[in-house]
Amino acid sequence: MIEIDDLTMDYGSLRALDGLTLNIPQGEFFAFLGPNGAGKTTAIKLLTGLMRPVRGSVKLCGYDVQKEPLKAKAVLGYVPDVAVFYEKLTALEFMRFIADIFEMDEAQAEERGADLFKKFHLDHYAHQRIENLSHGTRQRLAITSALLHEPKVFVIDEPMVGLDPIHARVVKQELKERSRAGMTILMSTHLLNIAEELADRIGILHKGKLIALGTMQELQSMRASNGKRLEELFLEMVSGDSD
Ligand SMILES: Nc1ncnc2c1ncn2[C@@H]1O[C@H](COP(=O)(O)OP(=O)(O)OP(=O)(O)O)[C@@H](O)[C@H]1O
Repeated sequence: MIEIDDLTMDYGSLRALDGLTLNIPQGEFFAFLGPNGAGKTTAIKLLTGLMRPVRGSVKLCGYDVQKEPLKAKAVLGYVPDVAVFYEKLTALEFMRFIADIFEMDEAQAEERGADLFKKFHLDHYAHQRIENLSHGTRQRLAITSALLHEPKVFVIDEPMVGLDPIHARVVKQELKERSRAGMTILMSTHLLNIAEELADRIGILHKGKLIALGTMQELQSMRASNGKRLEELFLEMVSGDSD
């Protein structure tokens, strides 16, 4: 469902992503785990077609994001780390705008939108301008608007940022359910516990390289080349001791 081949990105002389190759099958909940600056957002921007790699390719449901961008984007739901809205629109107007972009049937869009607003506790904010919404409410609106067209592939950058525990649970439950129903999910997180709780498989990114890949159980039992357990190594990376 997500096929990433030799994906590489440079910012000037910095190699931010180095030869990432990865296949994420349909219905898998996959997490990129890595400390700040590891290359997670760079990988996500490349695989959603927002940036062009210096090398490599990405296919979503068989569509190359560079060669067939419209087809690839039609199957994709994407929630960036900082969502961008038309601030003067109300939450409901924004949902209708998204439905138009995806050329959705109006009645179906209204029905799905109403269902999502209920699930994500957004009813109360439907007629409020987005510029007046709190960070957590905006994050929930970003997620609902990305789910509206029922994408086959869902990519979300740091999903829990800004959410209180109640809404974090709502988001986790919804994503888990959709993944079980066949949606392929790729999320990025720097939080080990979020990856552990949600992901079927985890890829650890460090300094632009995929240094480990497997289920949480597999990662915990693996040892890095220096003999350290990966969990221990990851915690060191996050605390900045790994250089
Ligand atoms: N537009 C840019 N120009 C130059 N360097 C960049 C740019 N975007 C990211 N970088 C650098 O590329 C590297 C990878 O950044 P990236 O944002 O992909 O990491 P990340 O894993 O998402 O980090 P975080 O958890 O902090 O969001 C970092 O060293 C970052 O400083």
